[in-house]
Amino acid sequence: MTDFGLDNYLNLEAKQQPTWADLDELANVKQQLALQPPLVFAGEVDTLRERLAAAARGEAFLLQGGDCAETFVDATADRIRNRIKTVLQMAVVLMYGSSLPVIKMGRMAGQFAKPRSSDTETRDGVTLPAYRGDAVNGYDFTEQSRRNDANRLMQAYHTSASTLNLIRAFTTGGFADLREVHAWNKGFTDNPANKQYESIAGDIDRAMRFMEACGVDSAELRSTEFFVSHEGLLFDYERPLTRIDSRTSTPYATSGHFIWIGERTRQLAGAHVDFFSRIRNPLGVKLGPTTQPEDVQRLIDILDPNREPGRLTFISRMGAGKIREELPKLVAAARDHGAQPLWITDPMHGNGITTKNGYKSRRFEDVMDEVMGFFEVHRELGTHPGGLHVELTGDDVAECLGGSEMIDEATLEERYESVCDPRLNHMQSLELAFLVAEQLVQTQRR
Ligand SMILES: O=C[C@H](O)[C@H](O)COP(=O)(O)O
Ligand SMILES: C=C(OP(=O)(O)O)C(=O)O
Ligand SMILES: [Mn+2]
Repeated sequence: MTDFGLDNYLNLEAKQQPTWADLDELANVKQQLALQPPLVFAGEVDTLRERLAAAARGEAFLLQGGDCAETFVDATADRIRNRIKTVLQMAVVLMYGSSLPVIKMGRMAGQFAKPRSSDTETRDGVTLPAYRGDAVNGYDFTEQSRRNDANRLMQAYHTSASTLNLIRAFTTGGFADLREVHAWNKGFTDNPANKQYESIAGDIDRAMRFMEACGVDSAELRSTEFFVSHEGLLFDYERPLTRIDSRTSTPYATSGHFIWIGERTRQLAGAHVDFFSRIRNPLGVKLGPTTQPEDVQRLIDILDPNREPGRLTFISRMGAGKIREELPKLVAAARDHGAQPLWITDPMHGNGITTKNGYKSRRFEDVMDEVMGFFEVHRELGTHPGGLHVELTGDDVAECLGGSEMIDEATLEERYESVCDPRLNHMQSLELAFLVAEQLVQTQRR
C-alpha cells in the first residue's frame, strides 16, 4: 500500500468536526493547503522523538505550554515574545530543580481549533454555532462571525507560519540566552510577593556565576531548541499538511512537531486515533478520569505497536481530587503492557470551575495540588514524572484564581482575555515552575 491508509479515517466516525458553510470553498482550501510548504521538517520531528524518549527514561523533563486557543489577532510580536519568554523562564527553574535538560514546547503555531461540549451557544435567547477556534469561526457572537468558514484554515496555516518564524528567530537569534532568561527571573523573585522563592533563585544565581567563572560560553547557552504542538483535531487541516518524507518515504504531519489527541476524540475505533496512528510524529493522548486501564493498553497497541522510544506521551488531566486515585492504575497498566510512554500532567483541564460572576476559571491551588499528586503517584510506583502541560500566557491577565497575587473573582472582570479556557498568567506560570522545582529538588534528595 503506497498511501499508508491515510484516508481510512474517512470510513470512521470523526467527532468534533465543524459543519462548513460552503463545501466548494472547503474543497478549494484543502487543495491550496496541500500545495503549501511544510511548517516543520521531518528531521526536527525525529529529533523531538529522541528528546521525548530521554524524558520517558527519566533523563529529561518536558515543559509544554501556551494558550488554550491561539487567536489570529494575538499573533503579534509582543504577545508571542511574552509567551516564549514565560516558557523559557519556567524552563530554567525546572532545569535547576530537576538537574535535567528541559524540552521546551509551545501550544503554539497551530493551536487554532477547539473541541466543544456543545455545538451551539445561547446568549440572551439567541442561539448560534459554538466558537470552535479561529481556524473555524470567529469568537464574536454574531451570525456572520460564527459562520464556519473554511477560508480560516488557510489563515490558520499562514498565522502558524509567521508565529513559527518568530519562534525560530527568538530562540536561535540571541533572545533566549540563558543569562538573559536568568536575569528576567530575578525580576520575578525580587518582587516581595515572591520572597519565598529567593533561596532557589539564589542557588540558580550561584550556578550561573560558577559557569561564567569556568568560562562556559557555548552555543547551548545562547540558543535553545523549541518545538511546537497542537491538538490534532481538524482533518481538513491535518490531512492536506500530512506529507511523505523524502528521506524515509513515511508520512509526517508537517503542521507541528508534536500532535496530541484530545480527551473528546480519543475513541479507540474513532477517526482521530486511526489517522494519527499512521503518521510518524510523536503523539500525545489526553487521559481524563474515566479512562480505564484497558483503554491505555489498547491505545498503546494502536499508536505504539513497536514500543518505539519517544513515540507516545500520555497527558493525564484527572482533576486534583481524582489524580491520586485514578492515575496509578493507568501507569501500572502501561508498564505491565511492556510500554514506557512518557507521562506528563495537565493540571488544567480537570480543574475547571464557573465562578459566581460567570467566568470559566481554575484555582491555582487546585492546579498545584494536581501537580503534587502527579509527583506522588510516580514516586510511589517508581516511574518517571516526565513533564508538565499547561495553559498559560506571558501577559498580565486575570483568568485563574489565586497565586501570590491572590487574583479574586472581581479581578476576572478586569483582565479576562481568553476566548476559551482560563490560562495561568505570567506570574502564576513562574510561581508554578518554582513550586515544581522545589518538588523536584526534594525528589532528588530522597
Ligand atoms: O480546552 C478547551 C475546553 O476545555 C473545551 O474546548 C471544552 O470547553 P467547553 O466545555 O467550554 O465547550
Ligand atoms: C481541550 C483540551 O483538553 P482536553 O482534550 O484534555 O479536554 C485542551 O487541551 O485545550
Ligand atoms: Mn483548554
